[in-house]
Amino acid sequence: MSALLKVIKLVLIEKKDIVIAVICGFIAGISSVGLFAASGYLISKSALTPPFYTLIVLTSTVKLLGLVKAGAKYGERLYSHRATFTILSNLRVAFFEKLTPLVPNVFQKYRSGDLLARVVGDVESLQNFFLRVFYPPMVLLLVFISTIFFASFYSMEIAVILLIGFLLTTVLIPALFTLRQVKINGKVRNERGELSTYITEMMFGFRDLKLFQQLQTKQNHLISQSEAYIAQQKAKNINKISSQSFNGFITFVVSWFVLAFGAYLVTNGTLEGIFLAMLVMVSLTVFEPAAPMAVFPIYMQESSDASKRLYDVVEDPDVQVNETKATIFKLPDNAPSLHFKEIQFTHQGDWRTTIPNLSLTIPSKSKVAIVGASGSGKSTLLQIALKLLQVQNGKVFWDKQDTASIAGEAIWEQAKVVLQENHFFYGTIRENLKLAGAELTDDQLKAALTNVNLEQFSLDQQVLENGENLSGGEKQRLAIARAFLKKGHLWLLDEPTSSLDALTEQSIYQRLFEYAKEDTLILISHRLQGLDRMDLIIVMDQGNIIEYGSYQELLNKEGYFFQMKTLEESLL
Ligand SMILES: Nc1ncnc2c1ncn2[C@@H]1O[C@H](COP(=O)(O)OP(=O)(O)OP(=O)(O)O)[C@@H](O)[C@H]1O
Repeated sequence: MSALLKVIKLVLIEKKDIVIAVICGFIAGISSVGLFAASGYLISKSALTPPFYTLIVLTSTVKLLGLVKAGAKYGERLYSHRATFTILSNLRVAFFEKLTPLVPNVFQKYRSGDLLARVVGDVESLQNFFLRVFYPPMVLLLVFISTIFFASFYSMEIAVILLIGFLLTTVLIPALFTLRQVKINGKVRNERGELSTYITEMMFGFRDLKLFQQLQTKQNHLISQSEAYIAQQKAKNINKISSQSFNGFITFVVSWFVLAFGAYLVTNGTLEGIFLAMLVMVSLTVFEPAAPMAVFPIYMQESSDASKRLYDVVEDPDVQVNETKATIFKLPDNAPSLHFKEIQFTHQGDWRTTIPNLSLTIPSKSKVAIVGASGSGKSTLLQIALKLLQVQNGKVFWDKQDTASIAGEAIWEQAKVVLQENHFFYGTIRENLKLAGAELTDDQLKAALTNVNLEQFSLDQQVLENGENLSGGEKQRLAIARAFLKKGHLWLLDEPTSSLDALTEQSIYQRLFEYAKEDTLILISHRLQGLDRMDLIIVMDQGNIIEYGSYQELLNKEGYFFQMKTLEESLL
């Protein structure tokens, strides 16, 4: 419920449209009741051959009320739908703003398909919250109170029948059907989440599934998952329609009661006969806005569950980033020094400590290589430097500033990063390179392509989703080109050339080191060839620094690095 309160807070931002929608809804509802009341009265009156002007006044009133009803209904629809779309977009933005700081933690607990189902499906289902839960009861209550008040002038008994009908159709029947719906709703949401998760996983792993000939099995599972979802949706809709139909039936019964009881009151002289048709017509129309109330609790439950699912993710304690409030939003435009002071880090949900206790200083403008066995924590260290991961203990300093007080954006602005996996978007080479800066000119982009031996690429060349039409080496070179173009003076390179041949690798490194002469550079590398140009080499094992020094110092030491180097040479 508390999650729904947060949604209500967001809904209330659109106060103006809400108030106009409620007022228009009330005018439409009450003019509809008035229209039918006047027609009922007109029918009875004309049977008594009244003066001509009475008929003229009555028919004009009926026409006028018809016009008012149509106009007000239009206004209600316009403002309520406008408010709904704005509310939905506010919701999406608010959810995204809360979700983005939780990356990458959130991906360690929630699968992307599930998150997609929440962002799309759950936010979408909240459109019913405003349209069917929030404002219709206000309109209904206003119309009913006014109508019952009006009816009580003619007959208290008929006013009581209308009140009973109101309670039956807005409280009792919806409550009965909701009990069934609660069970179905939970299942629909779960099936939708499962289906969406399954589809995304299949999309990502399509090629591997095909190669391992598991596509058919997965497809069969997907179809049965989809059928389960459809079956739950069907059950949900049948329950909804049954509830609405039953509610409609009850409103009809109430009108019969009004007619029968009204006739009895006329025969015993308590009610003037001329008002009977009017009251029956009133009873037929006043329940019109009550019909949607049959599904009110269903949508209420759905909205409450959807908001809970949304806030469950963004408020999940397991994915929270315990960040101290940043006070620095801009870093000086120079090559920084980095200092890791007794840092400790464990990946979420991992039983092993990734980095038990590490201290390291990387001086400004130095060129540092990190080497070591696979899984020794090299990439983790890089992500900590980028503030993509938060250390559990210890501190990281950017020059003399504790990175805890530096905003992530300020660090990313200064960093030229090439990770092991780099993402490429559907579009052109130009668009993908311009990720490094929207202001970059074609000449600058072409120069960057030349720097990575990709001068044959045209800037207009199409890049498919995930860079599907690029080779592994081309992707790496494009990523390096992006780093060349990016502003900043800290290079963080995580095996940037692992897919390149030795010749291309050396020529790119040559240009890169020339270009980065005045910058700080950290390079993670499995290949040891060419590391003699580095100022410092760090050797890591199981999250610890086991050796460090210059290339020559490490070779002279004849330790771990020396063994790695000897092994590499024997394989060449
Ligand atoms: N997202 C994650 N969740 C849990 N554990 C992780 C995660 N990412 C990495 N690890 C674990 O942390 C340890 C260090 O991983 P890391 O990627 O930093 O190693 P690495 O030295 O860069 O390896 P490689 O040379 O293979 O890239 C590994 O044991 C790995 O299994």
